[in-house]
Amino acid sequence: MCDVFVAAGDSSPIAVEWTMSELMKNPEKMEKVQREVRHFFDKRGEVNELKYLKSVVKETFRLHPPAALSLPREGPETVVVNGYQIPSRTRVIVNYWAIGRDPSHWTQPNQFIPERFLDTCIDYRGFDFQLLPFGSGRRVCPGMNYGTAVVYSLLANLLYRFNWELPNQIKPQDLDMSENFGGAISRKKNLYLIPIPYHAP
Ligand code: HEM
Repeated sequence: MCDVFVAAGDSSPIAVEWTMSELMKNPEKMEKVQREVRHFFDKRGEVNELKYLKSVVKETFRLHPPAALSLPREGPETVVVNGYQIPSRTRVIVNYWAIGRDPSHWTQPNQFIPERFLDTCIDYRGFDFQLLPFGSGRRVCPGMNYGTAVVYSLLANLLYRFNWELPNQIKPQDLDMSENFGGAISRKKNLYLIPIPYHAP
């Protein structure tokens, strides 16, 4: 049980904070996702229909996987992967952060472009190896469904109920996106935003 609490940590809030950061940095994407969220909730749509919001979340997981590295794995047999021989019992740690920014899989890998997910079925559930924020295989994150439900419901509420502004006349392009180094990759500096309540017309 203790392992579950440690692993659950604050991954979902970290993902929400990165998503809001990327949206503040890209006001046109913020406008687009808020238009979608408000349209669906005002018309009492299904959360499943929030296609752009889902792409925004995938793109955030690609650029900012809250857990950058896999848990260590050890193979029982010697294997060759991409020409590299990995002897049996070697401990292997996979860098999910680097995979998400690998230019051989992603065009403009360091740019926040949620649209790249609109016309593909690439997902983060562990079957598409270029996007592994929850890992893959036997040790895939067991909290994935709960974690993503928290991320979606927090974001949908924040985006529906408020418009957001940066304090102290900070310009979107100047928003600091430095990362903390550690088990969970959070923002180095907290994100401070001014909420402005939205009232449905
Ligand atoms: C956005 C939220 C979350 C992210 C991005 C995330 C990500 C990850 C990653 C990358 C791993 C390592 C998988 C691997 O080594 O391949 C992991 C493992 C794990 N996660 Fe999560 N996680 C999240 C939320 C949660 C939640 C909410 C729980 C529990 C309620 C949880 C419980 C666990 C546990 C127990 C493991 C260890 C699994 C094992 O060793 O077999 N996670 N998670």
